[in-house]
Amino acid sequence: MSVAFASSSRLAVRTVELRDRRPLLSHLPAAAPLCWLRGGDGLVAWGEAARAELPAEGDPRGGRRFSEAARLLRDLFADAEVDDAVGLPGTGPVAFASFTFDARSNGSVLVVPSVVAGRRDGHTWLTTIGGRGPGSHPEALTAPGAPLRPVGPLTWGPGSLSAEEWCGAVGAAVDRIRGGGLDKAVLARDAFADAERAVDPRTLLGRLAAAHPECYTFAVDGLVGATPELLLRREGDRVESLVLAGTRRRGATREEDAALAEDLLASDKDGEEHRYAVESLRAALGPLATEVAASPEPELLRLANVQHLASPASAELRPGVSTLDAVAALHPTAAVGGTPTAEAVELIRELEGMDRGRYAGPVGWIDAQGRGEWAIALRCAQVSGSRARLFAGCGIVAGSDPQAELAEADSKFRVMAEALTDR
Ligand SMILES: C=C(O[C@@H]1C=C(C(=O)O)C=C[C@H]1O)C(=O)O
Repeated sequence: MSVAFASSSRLAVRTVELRDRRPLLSHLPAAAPLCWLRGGDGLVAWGEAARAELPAEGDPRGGRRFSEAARLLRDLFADAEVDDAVGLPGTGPVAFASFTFDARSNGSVLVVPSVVAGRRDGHTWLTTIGGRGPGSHPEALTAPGAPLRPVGPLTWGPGSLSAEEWCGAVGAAVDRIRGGGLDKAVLARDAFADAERAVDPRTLLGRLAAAHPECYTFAVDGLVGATPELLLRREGDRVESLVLAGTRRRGATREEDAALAEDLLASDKDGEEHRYAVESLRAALGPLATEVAASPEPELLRLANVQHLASPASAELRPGVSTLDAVAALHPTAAVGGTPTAEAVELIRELEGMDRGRYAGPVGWIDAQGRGEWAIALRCAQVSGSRARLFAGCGIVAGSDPQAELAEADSKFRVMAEALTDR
């Protein structure tokens, strides 16, 4: 694989502090927005100073798409002329990327935007990234964006597998697990929504950020979502992660909600599913880090539509380990692949009946110091023109029941289904 940026001229990068207090999303233009937001902080960006598409890999275990991305960015950022008056994570040059779940899929993409607006700890900034000479300027930010468009009426269509076929796939996975071939596999399904005209991704981003402030609301190259699952946050050599696995829906009343939470915390099946995910994180980060710390028992994470078992983890990376090396080592975690990884990925290819694309792959941003945030692209949809393809998956273990997994997938679909619905 040999890939290059579509534009490889030397970058001139300038970051200035802004007094602007408007929500970051209000700056975004409608065309190809890039976004990473949590609770009002984060980055929104647009334009393309450089772009690379990383093709499918021959080796099913994969990893080259991450190392190629790291190489491209190292070269581009090393050569950039940077004037950064702010000096926070995410200032100076940054790239957004979204990688496919499966190494064998095409579509991994790396974008260095031409304008970035960011906010963190009460500081707001604007970065322009471009060739030398006059070009993009802070004025870019003050230009009024086109008004948000509602989505309009939707027609829902079936996914690659019908509900019945998908339940059959879950049953087949359970049989395979009981037969001893593997411990856990995550099976996903898709669904299609067609609007009458092109969907405005900013409309979805605004609704997602408002409804899910504790999640990472993201958009990269048409993949739009709000994911709770932090794969890796890096500052200096310290990395943090949040392992999620084990799910119940939210209850309609306080009592029902508490009963569902109690059931989740007491469930052997969910505890097992969760343990595999924590173990996969430890095993992946172990060789790259001096110490990996994870909470001994999972906590309860309550989101708008679902509640999860959650384990925060942290580690100190060894010298010389790049952020994308760590992302590559972690992906796919048992929360989206399974245990053991290779057998689970093989079973997913065999049973799921679709290409996941960038769903369940790493999505995030990185700056020139290697600081950045990467999440697993869940609770998301691939938006192209007037069509949205939604994804949702569930961890399958020996004790899984297909109907219960179908209901769980439905509650995960709801995040994007609600974002697509005008009220
Ligand atoms: C696969 C998804 O979610 C993952 C699977 C979970 C589970 O099986 O309990 C929980 C959180 C995520 O790690 C998804 O949202 O599509």
